[in-house]
Amino acid sequence: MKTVDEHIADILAATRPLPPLEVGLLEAVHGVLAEPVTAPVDLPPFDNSAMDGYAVFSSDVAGASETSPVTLSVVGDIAAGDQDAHAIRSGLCARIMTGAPVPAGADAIVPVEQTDGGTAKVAIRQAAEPGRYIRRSGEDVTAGQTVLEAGTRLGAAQIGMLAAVGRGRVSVRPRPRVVVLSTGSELVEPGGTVGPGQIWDANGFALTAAATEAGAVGFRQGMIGDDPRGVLAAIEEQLGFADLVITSGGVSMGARDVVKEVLSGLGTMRFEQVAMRPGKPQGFGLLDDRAPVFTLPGNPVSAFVSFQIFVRPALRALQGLPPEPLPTVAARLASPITSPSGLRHFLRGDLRHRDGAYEVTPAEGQGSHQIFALSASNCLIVVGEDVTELSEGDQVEVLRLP
Ligand SMILES: Nc1nc2c(c(=O)[nH]1)N[C@H]1C(S)=C(S)[C@@H](COP(=O)(O)OP(=O)(O)OC[C@H]3O[C@@H](n4cnc5c(N)ncnc54)[C@H](O)[C@@H]3O)O[C@H]1N2
Ligand code: MOO
Ligand SMILES: [Mg+2]
Repeated sequence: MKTVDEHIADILAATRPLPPLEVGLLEAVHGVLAEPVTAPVDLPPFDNSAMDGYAVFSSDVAGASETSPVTLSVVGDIAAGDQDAHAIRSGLCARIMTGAPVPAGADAIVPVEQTDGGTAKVAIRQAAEPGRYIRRSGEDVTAGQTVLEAGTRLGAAQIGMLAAVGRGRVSVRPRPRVVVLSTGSELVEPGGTVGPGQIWDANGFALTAAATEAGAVGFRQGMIGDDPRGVLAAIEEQLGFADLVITSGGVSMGARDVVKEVLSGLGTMRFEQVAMRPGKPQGFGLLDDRAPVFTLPGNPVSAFVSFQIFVRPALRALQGLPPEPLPTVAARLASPITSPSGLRHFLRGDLRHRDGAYEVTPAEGQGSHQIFALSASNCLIVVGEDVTELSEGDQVEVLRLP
């Protein structure tokens, strides 16, 4: 059997980054920047006030206090966005708003709370040292500075950074479009009625949601019966559109496991047993030289775990990012577990922080059909291939689920 790590290595070797696209900023959310971005100007672009108050000569107010205020004449108001150049001289001040340009001559701002708030004349009740409450031009970013490197995933803060340096469009590797197809003649659309032998399609929803959680754009393209021609046509139909295709079901040894039957020998598709539980039967490859196709096992927990272990790294590779495991912590095992020899075991569990350390309780019901136990879990407990027994109190590696 192939190891988990060998399968991941094959997936990464076959997955090429998507070509960059130039898009508007809000289309770039969760994209990965494909170019470095430099600031064309300083940020702040000009010295400006950090407070609503009065722009003063600090030397004029050096002796000001509650008991002996200093009175200054107010020459006028300066608001954020004012385009006129203002200037003051000693003995005068200007009322100024947060974000407004500091007038020439002034070297400090006195907040309005430390004054009587006057409009023609103002009593200043506190001294201000030079530079007080002035946000200096260039103190955040200097013109020419690289503010975002190529390869940065664009979250809200980075999108704000791009806008703040005046960028309207950027080159990104976009969020991959992931198409999810469920196979199985037993499947019924949730909301509909199940007849004898039928079940509702859980995988289509879980895998599409998992793709979205992983930063991709998930498209659930419905259910296909176990009919070889229908399965092949449905997958081929998506190839022009999808950046990555996921199917679930039909990859084991059954007489109706048609996914494996129709895709075997096409493109680089390979169907293998991977030494893991759950998720042993796996199919992966390229049908069109572009979009990776993952044929995941049908049991809902197997499909979900396979996504987290194999599809996630591929989604990162499509955006040109290095693989990164789910956040991993070491935890104390709250109850003993047994594990099959030779398989990497991903048990579902509940991770808690208790008395300054992590503790993990394996879920009741570790069958690969037991989606309830999965839904009540927040992590996967990883048990190595050569470990068969663990006791309460042992340290284990835990992958936190998103
Ligand atoms: N003789 C053997 N049988 C099986 C083996 C084996 O090695 N030898 N492996 C078992 C393992 S492990 C797994 S995992 C499953 C994989 O099954 P398939 O990928 O072939 O999937 P199906 O047969 O289509 O379905 C399996 C199971 O999952 C349910 N299912 C399928 N799709 C969905 C869905 N969208 N939503 C909810 N549930 C779904 C399906 O009804 C079956 O119960 O094979 C074992 N058998
Ligand atoms: O590999 Mo199957 O996923 O154990 O149930
Ligand atoms: Mg089967």
